[in-house]
Amino acid sequence: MSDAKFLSLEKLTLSYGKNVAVPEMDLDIGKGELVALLGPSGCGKTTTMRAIAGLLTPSSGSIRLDGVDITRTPANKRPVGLVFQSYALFPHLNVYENVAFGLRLMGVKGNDLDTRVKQGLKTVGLEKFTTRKPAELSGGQQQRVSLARSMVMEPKVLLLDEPLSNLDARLRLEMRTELQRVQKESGVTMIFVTHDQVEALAMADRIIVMKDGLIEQIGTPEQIYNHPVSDFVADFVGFENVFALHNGMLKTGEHEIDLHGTVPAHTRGLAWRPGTITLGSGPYRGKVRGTSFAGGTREYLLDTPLGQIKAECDASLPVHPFGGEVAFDLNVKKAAPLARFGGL
Ligand SMILES: Nc1ncnc2c1ncn2[C@@H]1O[C@H](COP(=O)(O)OP(=O)(O)OP(=O)(O)O)[C@@H](O)[C@H]1O
Repeated sequence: MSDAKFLSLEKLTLSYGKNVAVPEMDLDIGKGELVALLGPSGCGKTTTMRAIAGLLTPSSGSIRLDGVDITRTPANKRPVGLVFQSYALFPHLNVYENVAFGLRLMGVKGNDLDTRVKQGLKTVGLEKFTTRKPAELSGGQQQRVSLARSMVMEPKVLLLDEPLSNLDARLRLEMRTELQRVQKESGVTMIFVTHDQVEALAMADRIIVMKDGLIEQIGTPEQIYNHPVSDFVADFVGFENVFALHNGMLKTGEHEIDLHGTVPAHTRGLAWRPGTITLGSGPYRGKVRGTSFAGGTREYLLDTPLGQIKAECDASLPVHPFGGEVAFDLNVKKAAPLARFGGL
């Protein structure tokens, strides 16, 4: 077993009755990686996590962890931790007892128990809160208790289901950094589920983008952000202007225009972020149908022969007035070439 295949899913098929939610998934996760499972609602993220945790029996395929086949190992015998979205803390137990709970079940006691619980609480920065009940903690602190409770069990893999979704915006930012710190310091392999691309890009070493039960793309945040392989991923990571390319024509629905410039062979589509569209010069014409000031930049919505286009330029540049015509360019060199489009 190499470290790159620390957790390995092979041809894993996951079904609910006759409905296949995840068909034949192949996936390798390295030791010590922080991985995000990213995708829209219903794409199979939770189903995949449940299978790794042992809460769902695969219809076929296998799961190996640290060289051991755990496909049929019961959930409570797997060295896999699970942190729920809802934290699932015991309300009547204080912080210390919540963290000690699983260890006590395993028969850990005395000094050993005390040392491990205190170490767990220290890891998440909650040493001073041992006697508080969950209701006396903020959402972020409850999340930390939940994390400590899983970490003290020393799992080989820790799964986190939408770990930040119940937190307000400020706490979410704080917990992003905190989760990363705990993961890097402990070296525990972690997989977290999210439908928030910003969260995945900010935290993960590697992102797995899922769509309809299939892996659409795997890559580092930089690869996913800069080099999406398909229109689906490009849309998901905020390209906003995503067009099919067919016989040298850019297309959206009924609309099409000539593309100026050459693209790599087998390009099925092109995607531009709003900031990479040139406004004020270029071979194309559009009509300004919306403009909004966004601090350092100004955003434009244009009606064009290619449908609606979103552009963004420096706010210090002269404003293109609402209703007026404006020239624009779609610079091929600034576009992301898409190898797949519309599922093809
Ligand atoms: N208990 C179930 N019984 C039947 N079908 C289910 C069940 N749970 C999930 N599904 C179906 O399996 C597919 C994948 O669902 P899953 O919950 O894994 O998606 P998800 O990506 O985690 O979505 P979300 O972000 O909304 O949690 C969906 O089509 C869903 O309807």
